[in-house]
Amino acid sequence: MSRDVLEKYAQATCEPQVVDIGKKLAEGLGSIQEHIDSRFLTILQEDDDVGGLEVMNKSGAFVPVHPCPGTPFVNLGDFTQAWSSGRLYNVRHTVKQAREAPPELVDSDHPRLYVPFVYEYLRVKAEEYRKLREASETWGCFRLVNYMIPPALMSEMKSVVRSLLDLPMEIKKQNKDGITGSGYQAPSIDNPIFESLGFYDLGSRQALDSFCSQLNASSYQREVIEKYAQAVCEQIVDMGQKLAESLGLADNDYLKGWPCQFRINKYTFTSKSVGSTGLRLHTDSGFLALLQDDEIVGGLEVMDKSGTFVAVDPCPGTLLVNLGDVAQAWSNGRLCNVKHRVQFREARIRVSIASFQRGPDEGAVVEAPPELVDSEHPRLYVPFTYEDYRKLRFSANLHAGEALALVRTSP
Ligand SMILES: O=C(O)CCC(=O)C(=O)O
Ligand SMILES: [Fe+2]
Repeated sequence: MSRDVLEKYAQATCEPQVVDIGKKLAEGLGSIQEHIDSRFLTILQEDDDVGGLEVMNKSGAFVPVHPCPGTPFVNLGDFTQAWSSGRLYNVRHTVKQAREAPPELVDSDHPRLYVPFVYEYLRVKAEEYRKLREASETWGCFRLVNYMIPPALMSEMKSVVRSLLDLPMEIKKQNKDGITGSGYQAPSIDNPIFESLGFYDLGSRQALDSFCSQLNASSYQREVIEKYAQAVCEQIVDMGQKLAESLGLADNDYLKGWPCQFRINKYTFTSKSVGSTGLRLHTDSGFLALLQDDEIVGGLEVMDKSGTFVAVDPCPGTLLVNLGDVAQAWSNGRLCNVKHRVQFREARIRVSIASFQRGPDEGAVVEAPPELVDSEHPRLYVPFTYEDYRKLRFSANLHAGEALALVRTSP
């Protein structure tokens, strides 16, 4: 309908727009202020469930427009009023947060019919985004308390991982992987208490099968690893969408399909090594890492912006998210990478499970989306492929985020 009218009379173009009130609140914009659209007309497909739209009638009172699924809503704007020489009328409207019915309207004959779910929903969502943004800008890491991986699966996976890391050395050595830094890393002269197993990529059925076969995993172990891999991949996609939304990106498919590397770490802390470093200070090179740390043995430390180390103590039932170098470059410097290390605190074995979302695959570049670049936020990093960046970090021996300076745009 809009196209017909526009083509016939106004020869104008359409400008589709999606308004996410939750996001607007997260950006501190509150509800949508009263206004009249400046354009010819707006066709609005309202939220099917969440109301809030109100239009002003001629006597100046706002009247709610309740959701009515399957019926687009048309608002006429300033242009229409001018073009029709005042015959058609522009409508003042607003989007308000739904509120509870005032107490005067609730009594025994008229019990409360609706709970203020809209307001609560928006408030919770806005608060979630605000916290996410604050943590990712200030620390580059945060703990997830509500997530998609069932607690029972997390503990089953921890036991499976412990038994794989306890396998005889000859079997662990069979874990070979195509990419550098993956596959079995045996204890070395430099770091005799650290070893890890792993593979790339976590979302590939074939890669998972070959990891399990290399380690002679039982069918039970295989099943647990498969379920865990699937849940982690879903969680990572969800996390990426939330991070993108917290940055105000309406199209949050940017990070979809970025593959994950999987690694399980074992630190055999002894009384002699207490106080020394188990995993050197580094940033993760990719976008983010989802870490199931040891529920009992601490040691992980993150560095704050002043250069002070802060211990990240175990917090069973939560997952840790660490943002890496790719997150910093992709977000044009809005998200920050976190420097971290593992220190020996006590003579015990520490086991962690890390899933690293790297960057785009197959030669695609890491590049800030256009929405994050403007005259106040000029592009900070030249586009690069994840693989080139990883090699650069390695060849320059820069492991704690310093290599980002080598991909900065010139001032
Ligand atoms: O073991 C941990 O808690 C941290 C592991 C880590 O930072 C890594 O593997 O990159
Ligand atoms: Fe790390």
